[in-house]
Amino acid sequence: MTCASCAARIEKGLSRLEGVTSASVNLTMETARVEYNEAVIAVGDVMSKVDQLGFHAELHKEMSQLGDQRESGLRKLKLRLLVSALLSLPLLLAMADHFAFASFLHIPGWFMNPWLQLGLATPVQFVIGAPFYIGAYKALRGRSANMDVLVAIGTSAAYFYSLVETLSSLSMGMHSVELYYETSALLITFLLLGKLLEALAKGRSSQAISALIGLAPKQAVVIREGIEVRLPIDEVQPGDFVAIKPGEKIPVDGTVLEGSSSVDESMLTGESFPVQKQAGDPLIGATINGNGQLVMRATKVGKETVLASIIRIVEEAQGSKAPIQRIADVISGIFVPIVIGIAAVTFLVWYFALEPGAFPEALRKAIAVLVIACPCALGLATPTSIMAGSGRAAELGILFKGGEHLERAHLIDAVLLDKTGTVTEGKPKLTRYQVEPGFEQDEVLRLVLTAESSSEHPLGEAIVAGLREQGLERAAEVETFAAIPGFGIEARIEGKELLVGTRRLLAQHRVELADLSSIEQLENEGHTVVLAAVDGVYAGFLAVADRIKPTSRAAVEALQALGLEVVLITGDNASTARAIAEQAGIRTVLAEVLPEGKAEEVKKLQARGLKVAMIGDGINDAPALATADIGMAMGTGTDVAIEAADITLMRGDLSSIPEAIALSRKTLSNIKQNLFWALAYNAVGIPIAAAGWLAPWVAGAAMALSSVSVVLSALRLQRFRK
Ligand SMILES: Nc1ncnc2c1ncn2[C@@H]1O[C@H](COP(=O)(O)OP(=O)(O)OP(=O)(O)O)[C@@H](O)[C@H]1O
Ligand SMILES: [Cu+]
Ligand SMILES: [Mg+2]
Repeated sequence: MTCASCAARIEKGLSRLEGVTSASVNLTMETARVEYNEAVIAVGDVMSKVDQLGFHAELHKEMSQLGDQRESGLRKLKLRLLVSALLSLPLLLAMADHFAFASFLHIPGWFMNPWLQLGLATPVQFVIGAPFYIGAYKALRGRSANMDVLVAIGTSAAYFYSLVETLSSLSMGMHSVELYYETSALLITFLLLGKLLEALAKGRSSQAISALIGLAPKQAVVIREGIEVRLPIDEVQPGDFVAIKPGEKIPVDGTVLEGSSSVDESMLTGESFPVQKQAGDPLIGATINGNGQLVMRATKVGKETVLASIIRIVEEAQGSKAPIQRIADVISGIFVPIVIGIAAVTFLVWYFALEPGAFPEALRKAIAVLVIACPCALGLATPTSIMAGSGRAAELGILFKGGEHLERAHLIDAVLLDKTGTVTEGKPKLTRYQVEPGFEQDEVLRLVLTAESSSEHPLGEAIVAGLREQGLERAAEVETFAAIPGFGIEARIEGKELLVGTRRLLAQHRVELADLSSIEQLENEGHTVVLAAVDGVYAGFLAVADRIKPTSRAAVEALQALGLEVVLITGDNASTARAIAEQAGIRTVLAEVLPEGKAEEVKKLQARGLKVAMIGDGINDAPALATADIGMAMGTGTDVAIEAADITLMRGDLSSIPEAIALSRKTLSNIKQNLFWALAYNAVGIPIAAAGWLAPWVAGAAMALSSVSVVLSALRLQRFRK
């Protein structure tokens, strides 16, 4: 593919196939993504459609193989450029001889020999330039026109005109003919130079993904029957015990069994401080062990690992389209025919009106128009920015699932933050408990411990862990158990009816509450207090507290400085929520929101005309994440949340949110600048060329430079700083 119009043509052709639901072609990555119904159409049919359109498709390979392919492509391109330049140089010198300022060059007369010039120009035109003809032929056969068509028409016109002149020199004598071989040869040389520079720059834009691929560990030391064996990474199975020496790369995902160490996870999460790990903590493959020795149990290997899924997400994001690209697609789709029209008019006006009869002069001006008008920079503007922007984001631990989200994130007006695990650490601890007089303390606590053992809620887990530390054991049998999302739990144990949860839960069961002052006091300090009732009588409370993440406050302030409304949303009670909000610097609080209510709150804000970002980590956040204009999940959160979100924050804290938004703003303005300059360049270039102020080869060089400058401008995004 050479231009955006090639990509558009393939896309159109594929999406018209029966059984294909969507097709999207990426010019920069040279990939297509097709969704189709296997019952109706096979991959083979999709690929042969591509061939039929005049291109060629292969099934997507690993990115590392694509790298090799790119390398050999570059080598061929360099060779073509070199040969083309060597053959064109004498033609350039011959042309220079026409100019007085170059008279010091003393060009020998035989340079002017038409037959020599023909011999130099012909291989450039038809061997080096063959791909332009092939591309043009395929485009025309597919009933469309692209950059190749423009180049083929322009260079052929100059070449064949000169050829006719050369033949006429047989009868008219050598020095009476005027030749323009250098026009086509130099043009082709400059186009190749542009292509080479563009390819080099494009290679740099995929740097982020190659870096990620390069992280993949190759070997692991697996403990089999007590002996350590070094195995290739593919042979590690989930459940294997793996030994990790100090300074080594952690081979796969897993959990620490023995030992403790600090682990550098910066390559995946963007978090620069090493993370302390001990028994029970998760380890991510491809991160680097610090000074300690660790033994881990492998849980995920191969394509299941965090690294593999990051690579997949980044690849998809880089290959996906941003909605703004539609502008470029539409424009470049109609550009080529219009340009041919303008070139024809230029020729006619010069030939018949301005300089009647001066055929070669009119021809040159028309060729310059054809070349300068080529919309190739326009087609490159969006995809290269998206690639550079999402690649840079990945390095910062921000995974955008698609170019669309990268474009849209800057529109956000309001940010809804889930409390537990998002603003707070998500590691609640039991801080206090109190059992009413008249109840046997250990008896009540034992019942609570027993009931909460069946709960998966982090509060339940915190209560269980806290009470175990007090030396309590669970009772034998749980007769019935029910979790009531957003309220608490209900259980029958040893014939006793037990309720643990919010005030609302107890109120629903008409439990009368005693003095609440100490509870309110704790809530105002940010503790979550759950109440317990035994057989319908209030029996006491347990308080649990979770610290806010050290980075939360600064991140909230950064968001507010960006002009965003920050809202805390939680199922917890209002006093606790307000206390946490205050610690984090959040002014608006939505508390006691039932799990299914979070998505409702998102909709309410949207109804006010706000673009809402939801940030969460839990399963119960998933509907809200999906409803929000942008959903962001903590990389440390549940898979369900990550699945539902548009952006994953690998670092697991809020500081990535302002970065994501800032990066989105930067990327979008980068795209707009690129589109503007690409269009401005054509808009300015066409009249200059039509006026006859541009030699065709200068137009070619200018066009090549415009593509290169667009790519280089997109690469600026790689230097985005936090
Ligand atoms: N297993 C449980 N044991 C005791 N209380 C519970 C339990 N599950 C829920 N609750 C009560 O219900 C309330 C709401 O729970 P929910 O899961 O909706 O929100 P949350 O986890 O407190 O906060 P967030 O929405 O920020 O995650 C809790 O604050 C707690 O009082
Ligand atoms: Cu072009
Ligand atoms: Mg929760």
